[in-house]
Amino acid sequence: MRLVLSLSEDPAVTAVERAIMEFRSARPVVIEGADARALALPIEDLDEAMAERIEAVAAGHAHLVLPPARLRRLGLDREATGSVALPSVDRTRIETLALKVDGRIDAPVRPADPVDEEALELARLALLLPAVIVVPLGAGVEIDPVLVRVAGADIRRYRQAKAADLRIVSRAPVPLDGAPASEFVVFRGGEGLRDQVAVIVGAPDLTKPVTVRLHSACLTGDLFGSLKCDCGDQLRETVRFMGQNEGGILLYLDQEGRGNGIANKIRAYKLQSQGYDTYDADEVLGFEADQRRFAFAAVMLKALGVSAVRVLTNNPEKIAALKQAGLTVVSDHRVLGRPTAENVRYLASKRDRAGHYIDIEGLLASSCKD
Ligand SMILES: Nc1nc2c(ncn2[C@@H]2O[C@H](COP(=O)(O)OP(=O)(O)OP(=O)(O)O)[C@@H](O)[C@H]2O)c(=O)[nH]1
Ligand SMILES: [Zn+2]
Repeated sequence: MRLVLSLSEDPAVTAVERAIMEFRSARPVVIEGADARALALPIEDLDEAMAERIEAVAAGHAHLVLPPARLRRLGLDREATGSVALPSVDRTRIETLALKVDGRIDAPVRPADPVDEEALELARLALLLPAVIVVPLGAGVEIDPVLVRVAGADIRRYRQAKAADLRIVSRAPVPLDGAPASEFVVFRGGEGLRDQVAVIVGAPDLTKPVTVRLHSACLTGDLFGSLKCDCGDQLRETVRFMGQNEGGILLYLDQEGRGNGIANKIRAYKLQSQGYDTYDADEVLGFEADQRRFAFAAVMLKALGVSAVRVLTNNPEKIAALKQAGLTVVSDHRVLGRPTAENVRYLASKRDRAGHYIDIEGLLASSCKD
C-alpha cells in the first residue's frame, strides 16, 4: 500500500532546505540544471575518506568553483565566478586555492556554469565557506546511495521566495534594563528558517513614524562586549533611547558576521589578527563586502503594523532596503558606539569602504572629553 501525504509547503523550497542541511553535514547533493546535472560538495570539512570517494566518482572530471572575491585574492582581475580543474581531488591543493592567504592560481580559470553558481549559492545559504567541488554527471549516470536532489532553479529562487515567508510563533513581555515595558515577538521562517526577533520597546504609536533599528546579531559584541566592534554599544543605546522616548521597534536579526555566520566571522577575525581589515579578511575567504539582505526585516515591520519609520543606523544600505521594500523612511539618525583602540580601524573601514555615516574624529573628540 502506498499512502500520499501532500506537504503543505512548496516542494521546491523543501528540496532546497534539505540540500542546505546536507551541505552543513558535509554531504554531497545532486543539482539538476536545465540541461546538466552535477554532484556538488562544499570543501569545508572535506576529509581524506570523502575526497577519495569523490575521486572515484569524478574520475578526473571534478572542478573547484570559487567566487569572484576569492579569485581576486588569488591574483585574477575578475567579477565573475570561475572554476578550476581538479585532475585529482587533492585536499591540500583545494585548501590552498580556496582558503590560504598565500594561495595563487595554478591553472586556467574557466567561466562558471549555471550549476556551479547554484552550488556556490547553496554553500552561502548553508553559512559555509563559498568554495564547492562540482562533478558533472553524464546523462543516465546514477549515484548509489541516492543523494538529495535539488533543482538549480529552485536554489536561485530560494532567498527571494523565503524573504516574505515569516510568521509570528510566540510573544511575551520581557522587561529590559532601561526599558521595562518591552515585548519580544519571535518570527520564524525566511532564509534558513531561523528565528528572528522583534523587540517592541514601550508602546510606539503605529499611526506615526516609528523609531526602528535593524540590528544584525553579533555574539562577540552584543553579548561579550568585544572591543573589536561597536555592536554592543549600539544595541544598548538603541534600547535606552527608545525607552526614554516614544518607544520603538528593534529588530534583532539572525545575520551574524554580516550574514556569513559565526564560523566565518571568527575565520575573518583570525585574518584580522594578521593585519587584514574587516573587508579584506572577508574577501580572502571569498565573501563580497556584505552578504546581508534586509527585505525580510521590512516584512517583519509591516507584519507589526508599521508603515513609516525613523531609522537608527549609520548604514546607507539599510535605509535603501527599507525604502525599496515600500516603507516610508521619514528620517535616519546616527547610533554610535564608543571608539576603542581595537575598533577604530573597523569603524574607519566601514566609513571609507562601505560609505557608513560615521564621524570618527567627532567620536574621538567627544570620548576624550568624557
Ligand atoms: N564578517 C564580519 N562581520 C563582522 C565583523 N565585525 C562585525 N561583524 C558583523 O557585522 C554586523 C554589524 O551589524 P550592525 O551593527 O547591524 O550593522 P552595520 O552594518 O554596522 O550598520 P549600523 O550599525 O546600523 O550602522 C554584525 O552581524 C556583526 O556580527 C567583521 O570583522 N567581519
Ligand atoms: Zn559586532
